[in-house]
Amino acid sequence: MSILIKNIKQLVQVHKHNVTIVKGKDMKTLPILENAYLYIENDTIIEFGKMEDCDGFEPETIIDATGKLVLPSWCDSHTHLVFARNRANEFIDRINGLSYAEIASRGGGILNSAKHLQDASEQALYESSMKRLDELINMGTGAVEIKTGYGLTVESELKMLKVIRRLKRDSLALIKPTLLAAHAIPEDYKNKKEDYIKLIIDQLIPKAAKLNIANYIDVFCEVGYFHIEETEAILKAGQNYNLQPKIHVNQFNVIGGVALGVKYNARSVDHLEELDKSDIKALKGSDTMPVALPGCSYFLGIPYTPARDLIDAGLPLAIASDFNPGSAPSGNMNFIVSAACVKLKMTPEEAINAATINGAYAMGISNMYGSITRGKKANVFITKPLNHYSEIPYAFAHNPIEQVIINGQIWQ
Ligand SMILES: N=CN[C@@H](CCC(=O)O)C(=O)O
Ligand SMILES: [Zn+2]
Repeated sequence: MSILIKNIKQLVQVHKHNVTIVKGKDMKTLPILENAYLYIENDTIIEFGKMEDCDGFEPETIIDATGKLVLPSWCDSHTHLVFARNRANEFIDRINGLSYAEIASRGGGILNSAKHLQDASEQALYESSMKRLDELINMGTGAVEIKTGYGLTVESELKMLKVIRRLKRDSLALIKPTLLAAHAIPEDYKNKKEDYIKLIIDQLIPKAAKLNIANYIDVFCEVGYFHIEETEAILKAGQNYNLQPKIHVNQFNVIGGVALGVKYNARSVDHLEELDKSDIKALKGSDTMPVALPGCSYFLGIPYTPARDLIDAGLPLAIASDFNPGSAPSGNMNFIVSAACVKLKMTPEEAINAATINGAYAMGISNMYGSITRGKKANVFITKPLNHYSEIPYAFAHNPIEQVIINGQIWQ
C-alpha cells in the first residue's frame, strides 16, 4: 500500500531529524512545510517535501489535500478507557453541589466503576472499549496509553490487562498498557490497606509480569488513596519486574509524589493541578515528562496545571485526555489542545508539541510516533479546509478532522 498526499496547505510538525522530546522555549517552535506532499509506503513515512519537488512517485492512492493541513496523529498518553459503565449520575450529583471526594466517600467514584467492571465479562469490556478506541481514532488519536484500575482484585485487574492486550492486537492504534491496581482501596480492604498493597506487590505485579502484559506501573499518589511510602513500595516492586512508573500525582494535594516519581525514573508524572517550586526543582534535569490533563480540570472544576511555570522553567510538557468515566468522560484530543491554549495559556505551537512529540515521549514511543519524520509510523490526519493550524484550538469543540491515516491505512 502506498499513499501520496499532495497539495498540502501546511504539513505540520515536520522534522528532518528524529526529535523525541521538546522542552521549554523550544516548545514555541512548530516546524511546518507549506504547499507540501507526504509519501507513505505500508506503515511508514517515506518522504515529504515541497510540491515543486514532488516527482517520481507511483503511489497506489493519491489524496489531494488542497486547502487542508496534515498533522501527525495525537498521542494520548493517559487514559482509562476500559470501563463497564458511565457515571453520569455522579455528574448530576456534582452539579447539585457534591465534590469528587464526597461522591467517592459515599461509595461512588472509582469503587463504583470497580463494582460494575468486576461483574462485566472480558468480551463485553473488549467490545465497549474497542468502540471508544475507534471513536478516538476518528478524532485523530493514533497512539493511546490505557490503564487498569477499575478491577481492584487480582482477577479483575488481569481481566482489564487482557482486554487491553486484545485491543492492542486488534486495533490499528498503538496501545501502551499500564497497571494501576493502586487506584483506590477496595471496599474489602477498607481497614487493611496494607493487605491490598501486599496483594499488588506479591501477586498482581508478578502475575502481570509473567504474562508480559503491561509496560508501566501507576499509583494514585494522593491523600485518601496511596501516600508516599505506599507509593514507593509499589514503584519498587514494579521496578523489580521492569515496569516503569507513570504516576498520578498532585491532583488535589502536594505530598511529594513528583520527587518520588523522579527518584524512580518515572516516564511521566501526571495531573499536577497543584504544583509547588520543589516539584519544578525535582523535575529539572530529569527524564520524567510532566503531563497536564485539562479535561479533568474542566470537568471537575479544579485548578488547571500551571503549564507556564513548567515550560518557562525550561521543562517539557505533554497533554493528555485522562479519558475516564469519573473525572474526564471525553477522549477528544482536539478539545484538549484547545483547552491547553485557552486555560493553560499555552500557544498553539506548545499545545501541538505537547499533544504529539511529548505525548509520544510520555508513552516511550517518540522514536517512532509524534512527528512527520522519515522512517516514523504513518499515523497522520488530514483536516477539513483550514488556513492555519492555530484554527484547530481556536474553533474549540468543532471537529477539524476530515480523514485519518493510521498505521499507513486509510481509516473509514
Ligand atoms: N484521579 C484518579 N484517577 C482518574 C479518575 C478516575 C475516576 O474517577 O474514575 C483520573 O486520573 O482523573
Ligand atoms: Zn488518570
